[in-house]
Order: sequence, then structure tokens, then C-alpha cells
Amino acid sequence: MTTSIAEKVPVTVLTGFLGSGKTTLLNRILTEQHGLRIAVIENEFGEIGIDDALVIDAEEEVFEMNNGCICCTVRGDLIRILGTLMRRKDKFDHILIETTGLADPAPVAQTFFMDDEIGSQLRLDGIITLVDAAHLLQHLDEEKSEGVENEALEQIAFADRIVLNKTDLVDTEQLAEVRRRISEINRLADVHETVQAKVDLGAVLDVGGFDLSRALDLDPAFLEDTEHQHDLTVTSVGIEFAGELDIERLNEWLGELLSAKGVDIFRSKGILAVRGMPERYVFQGVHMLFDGTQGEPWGEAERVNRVVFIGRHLDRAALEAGLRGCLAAPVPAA
Ligand SMILES: Nc1nc2c(ncn2[C@@H]2O[C@H](COP(=O)(O)OP(=O)(O)OP(=O)(O)O)[C@@H](O)[C@H]2O)c(=O)[nH]1
Repeated sequence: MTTSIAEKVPVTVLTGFLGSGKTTLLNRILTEQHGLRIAVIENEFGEIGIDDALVIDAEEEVFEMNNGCICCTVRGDLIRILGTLMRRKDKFDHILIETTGLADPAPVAQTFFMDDEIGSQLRLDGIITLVDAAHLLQHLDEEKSEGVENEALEQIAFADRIVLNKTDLVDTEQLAEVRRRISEINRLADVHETVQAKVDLGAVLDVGGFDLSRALDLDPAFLEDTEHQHDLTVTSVGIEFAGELDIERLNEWLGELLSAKGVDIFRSKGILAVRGMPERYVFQGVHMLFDGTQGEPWGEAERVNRVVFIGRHLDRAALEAGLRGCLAAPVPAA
């Protein structure tokens, strides 16, 4: 039995390059009063999952997929989770899928057209692409080996709506250039300029239908199950150890590391235990820009540091030695 369009549950795919603001927008969606019950499927690139701690505690159900990229290796997991959700359709009104920053959204979108059972009960409402105004040009202009996709470009090409975020980090001229490049790739998607992904949620949650005919114009093989090639030179290093860090050493080390290697380190993030701080220290970096904020109190939980770096030419041993070098001196016995 097929379901009419009006009864199908809408699905929003939230995509955008590493650090563009997807989790920031997701958290806004989960906190704002919109009356919708939303199920969230989250896919993260990185050896250690950090986002579970960064997504606010909401009543909504959040499903994690951390064993690979949603657009290829874990597509089976996506289909399985969607299957579980379809059996409990009365429990929510909307499904939101946050892809990794390196995903090609096209294979994720395909799922809703190629799998009959899914297509009969769910409908792709739209692909929303977050764009980092400060780093887009750098990502678009990166040299890629032959046959390797530029994910930042694919994400814009397939977008139904574009949230042009982090406009506070660029001047008017840079912003105009970013807009020009976006419109060269995709003339049809509405572009919403934002700071901290503050966008009218109606504009992103109620797009009204993914444009399949445009997707087919962009890629005539859109509905065929073709292989696509990730940029395998981008990898991740996850580091995890217990102990307390010295905040001054940490800031100095991170500052030096990211100013020297910030072109290659696309994204860094972590939950850290800092000496003298009862709360978790949440560290976020995008290329050379980084900041730290206070997270949840540790309470009785073991104080463990978890950090992930995503980028090129990552030197695991040096990163781990550097972070361990920030450990605070042992407290002398009384
Ligand atoms: N200056 C500035 N920073 C922002 C803005 N929006 C988000 N950020 C910060 O950018 C960093 C990355 O934001 P996230 O929302 O985690 O980005 P993401 O796309 O989910 O990142 P990944 O999933 O790791 O690729 C965080 O430190 C945010 O606080 C903005 O408009 N301006």
C-alpha cells in the first residue's frame, strides 16, 4: 500500500563542509518551539565521536552512525535506521539527517527514490547546505586528483536551500565574492545569510520537495547506483586519555599547532578536562580559528580528554605527544 504525498513523513538532509555550522543549526532546530517531533540521524567523520556531546540534550531521538560516511560505507545503516523509524511513524513528524562534512549528498538523496519501501512512506523535503563564508573559496579552489570529487562543490550543487553562515567573519567584498561563486554552481537555491545559523526554520524545514528533475539535470546518472570517489587523502586522528590539562599550555600548543598547520587541519574538536575547571572544556577549531567554551559539569564522571583532528598529512604521534605535553603537573602529595 502506498501513502499519499501529504501523509509521507518529510525528511531534511543537512549537509555542508567540515565546520560550516551543521551542528549549530541542528541545535537551534532542536531547541526552537516549532511544535514538530523530530527524529535525528547523525553521521560524523572522525575516529572518535564528539558530536554526541555537542548536540544538546533534547527530547528528540538521536541515532548515531559513526562507522563510516553516510554517502557510501554506512548507507545500509541509514536504510536500517529509516526502516526502524518507519515502523514507529506515529512517534514523530519529521526526520533530519545530518551528514558528515565530507559527504556527497547525492547518494543520501538517492535513497529516497531508489528504495521502494522508503520511497512509499518517506519523502525527501529538501537538502539544506551550510556554507562557511570564511573558508568556502579555499575549499572550492583546492586541487583534487583526477576523478576525486570536490565535496564542497557537490554539496552546493545539490542544495535546495543554502545557509550562508559565518558572515561575521568576512567583509562585504568577500561576501559578494562568495555569493558569486555559489550562484555559479547553483542559481536556483535560495541563499540565506546567517550568523550562528540563525535562519527562519520554516525556510529550512518546509522546503516542500527536493527537486529531482534538477538533480537529474546535474547528474543524469543520479538514480543509478554508481560508485563515487572520496578524497582519501583526508583522514582523521582521534586521541583519548584520562588526566587533567593545563589551560595555558593547551592554548599555547593549540595556537602554535593551528597557525602552523591550520591549512591542512580542516577541523578539530574535543571535550577536555582542564585542571581547576569543574565543567567540560569544549574545544572547536576550523582551520586556524579556534575557541573554547564551557560544557556540562563532569560531576562523578571520569575526567577523560577526547579530541579529533580531521585533515591532510596528520602526524598522529606528534599530535598525541603535543596534547599529552599539555597535561598539568601532578599534584604533590599532601
Ligand atoms: N564566527 C562564527 N562561528 C560560528 C558560526 N556558526 C558556527 N560557528 C562556530 O563554528 C564551529 C563549527 O560549528 P559546527 O556547528 O560544529 O559545525 P559543523 O558543520 O557541525 O562541523 P562538523 O560536523 O564537525 O563538520 C563552532 O565552534 C561554532 O560555534 C558563525 O556564524 N560565526
